[in-house]
Amino acid sequence: MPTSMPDIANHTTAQTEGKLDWVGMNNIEMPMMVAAKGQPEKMVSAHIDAYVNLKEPEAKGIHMSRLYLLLDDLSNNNVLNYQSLVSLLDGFITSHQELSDNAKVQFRFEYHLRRKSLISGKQGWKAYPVTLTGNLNQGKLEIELGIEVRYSSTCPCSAALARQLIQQAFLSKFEEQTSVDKEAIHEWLGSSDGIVATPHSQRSIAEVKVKLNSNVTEFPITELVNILENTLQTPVQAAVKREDEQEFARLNGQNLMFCEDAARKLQHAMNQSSDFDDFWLKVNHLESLHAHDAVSITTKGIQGGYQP
Ligand SMILES: Nc1nc2c(ncn2[C@@H]2O[C@H](COP(=O)(O)OP(=O)(O)OP(=O)(O)O)[C@@H](O)[C@H]2O)c(=O)[nH]1
Repeated sequence: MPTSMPDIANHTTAQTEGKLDWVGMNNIEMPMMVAAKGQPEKMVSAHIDAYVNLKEPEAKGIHMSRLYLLLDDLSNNNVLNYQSLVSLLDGFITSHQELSDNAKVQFRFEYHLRRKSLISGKQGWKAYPVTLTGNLNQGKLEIELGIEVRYSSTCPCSAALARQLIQQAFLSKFEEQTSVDKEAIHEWLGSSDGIVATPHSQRSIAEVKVKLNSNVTEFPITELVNILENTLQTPVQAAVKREDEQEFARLNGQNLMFCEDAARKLQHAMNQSSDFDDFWLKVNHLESLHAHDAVSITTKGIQGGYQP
């Protein structure tokens, strides 16, 4: 006589009663086909966190396999887009009817985009760390897109100090001369004796999270990357020929920035976009002058919105 298997989650009650804000699984690894605005569908390797709340204080536990199987179905039979993310959250709650009324899920993955070179017309791949997070709390839906963009930041203070040294070198080199010998100056400027000092610059990271507003129907990953990179002006490059590298040097010279400058430029740009109800951003300059980083954090600053 086959005996039925014990079902702890269904047939026993909590050792200690209590409601729980979130119960679920972290770092589930699954391939996902991601559909984003203006891009072909792309397969990514995602790490996923999936949760529901446990609103019944005496219930023993949630049914984790149900959350997992809903994710597995999305992975095998659907693409991850705005609508399927919303449906997944609904499914989490429906599969825990009597236990839960809130659900959240986060997908973390590297998203590859083709990016053009500055001058040469070449193209190359760049990988962007992306997070897609869905929250369904008491029927209120929030979809968040997070992205990291890497760029070069050149210190304005260091640039001013370097210019002063170049001026001093110029005076000591040409102090005897009464007339301007343009050829000699041109040659001197092209030598390492001319540019005797260079400002410090470093690879930097802009980490941005946005709340998508309700009229957004597709994940605006490329749009957000373009806003951030066009605002910063000095994103790290993919394919680089010498003409690209020279243009990159000009852009760095013309876009000197403290971490405060980078944060304010991004803050201004994010406030111009109608796709985002709220934003949180952090710029991190991995200083080549110091062993520590220069950091600035800011938000849109709306009531009940992201906290810095
Ligand atoms: N809720 C909960 N389940 C856990 C935990 N650790 C392991 N599990 C296991 O998660 C497994 C899946 O639970 P369920 O989804 O309820 O599995 P099931 O009873 O076969 O599926 P249903 O028939 O849909 O309820 C069970 O074998 C649990 O023992 C935990 O910390 N909490």
